[in-house]
Amino acid sequence: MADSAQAQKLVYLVTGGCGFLGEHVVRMLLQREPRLRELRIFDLQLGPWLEELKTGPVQVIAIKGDVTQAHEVIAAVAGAHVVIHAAGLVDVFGRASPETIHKVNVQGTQNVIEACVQTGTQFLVYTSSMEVVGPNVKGHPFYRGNEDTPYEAVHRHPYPHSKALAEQLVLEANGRKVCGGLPLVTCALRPTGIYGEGHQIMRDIYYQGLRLGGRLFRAIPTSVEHGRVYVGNVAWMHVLVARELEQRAALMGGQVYFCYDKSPYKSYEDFNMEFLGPCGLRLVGTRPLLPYWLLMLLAVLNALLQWLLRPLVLYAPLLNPYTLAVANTTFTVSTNKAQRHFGYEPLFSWEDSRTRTIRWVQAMDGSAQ
Ligand SMILES: NC(=O)C1=CN([C@@H]2O[C@H](COP(=O)(O)OP(=O)(O)OC[C@H]3O[C@@H](n4cnc5c(N)ncnc54)[C@H](O)[C@@H]3O)[C@@H](O)[C@H]2O)C=CC1
Ligand SMILES: CC(C)CCC[C@@H](C)[C@H]1CC[C@H]2[C@@H]3[C@H](O)CC4=CC(=O)CC[C@]4(C)[C@H]3CC[C@]12C
Repeated sequence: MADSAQAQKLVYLVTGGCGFLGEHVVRMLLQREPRLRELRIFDLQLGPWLEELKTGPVQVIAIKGDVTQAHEVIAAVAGAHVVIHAAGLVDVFGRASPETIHKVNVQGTQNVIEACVQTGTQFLVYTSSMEVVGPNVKGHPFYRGNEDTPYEAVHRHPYPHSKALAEQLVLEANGRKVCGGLPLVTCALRPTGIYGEGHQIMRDIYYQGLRLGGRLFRAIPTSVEHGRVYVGNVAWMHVLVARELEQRAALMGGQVYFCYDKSPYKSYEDFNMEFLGPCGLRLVGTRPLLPYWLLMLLAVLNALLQWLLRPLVLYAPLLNPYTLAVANTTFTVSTNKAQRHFGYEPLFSWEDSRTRTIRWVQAMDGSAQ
């Protein structure tokens, strides 16, 4: 008992800890980080599920705050050993303005870095994205690439642009002296498309399928592969990186790691059917029902409608020119850098990840469409 009390000495802060990924990171830390004494969860919106965590041996502190407010970030970071910065505005549908996306994702990240420097927090893990690399606007495939694969990254959309700028800030901050004189150690994790329990887009697509009488209509050729990774494995990677950053600072500091696991390479739609199929949905067509040019026309019309309706109502459908381009361009990773640098192995097999995700979809209320 005395030993475990002594071992429990670390204070972690997870920004965005109430989001889809953040919740999994929080739960994973509580399950798999025995050195944890205090866990701070910082988010704009706090989830009611946090209450149940407050009764365990680790002190869980929920902080309602905004990463764009430097003073709030400093107060949350002060005294933390490790910061996992997962907060972000994930918007590729035109819900938020480019300025807001920049403010949250870039200025928010700068605030986190400065807070670490000012308060003497030495370890910072940033949740980046595959989108900092691509797909690019030219539709170049990134096929089974790794962290060193050359690729022409061109960002025209505010979300990937903001993630790329933020990642650069984090990597450049590696080695800066924090208060007390020690060096800041940073690294960035780049998940591909995350799936699993709590995934909002999967939920939306499921309800869309129910509304269409249990059918979805194929829009993307089966040959276009899209990288996906299970949320539990992404969370596990965050926990491992945070744990190993101190011991392996020279190796890991300033590095980027794609998040990967054993999820199969498939098109975005075929992959979703791994979960939606067993829940009663059917993907109609072995080929896209509409030609690409027509889909692009619809996507452009959606963008136009969004612009026209903006003064009256927010119109933000899944299909727009950017989402179509991403879904329609092969982007898959094949790497073992995380295994080589910090011993990462996926915690969940593909079968587990699939089963867990199916159970989650099955538990959704079919009438809540
Ligand atoms: N969902 C995906 O497929 C992928 C996500 N990512 C990255 O993972 C991170 C988490 O994403 P998700 O969990 O999917 O999104 P999410 O939207 O579910 O979670 C983001 C969390 O950040 C919080 N947040 C937003 N603005 C904030 C602010 N100003 N101050 C404090 N908290 C704020 C939100 O309230 C939310 O709880 C993001 O940084 C995202 O860029 C990276 C690759 C893929
Ligand atoms: C109706 C269309 C033809 C299909 C729509 C699917 C799209 C909504 C999604 C296809 C690819 C997704 C993106 C991809 O997984 C990479 C991402 C990484 C992130 O960091 C954030 C989310 C996203 C941009 C993700 C968003 C939905 C898609 C565009």
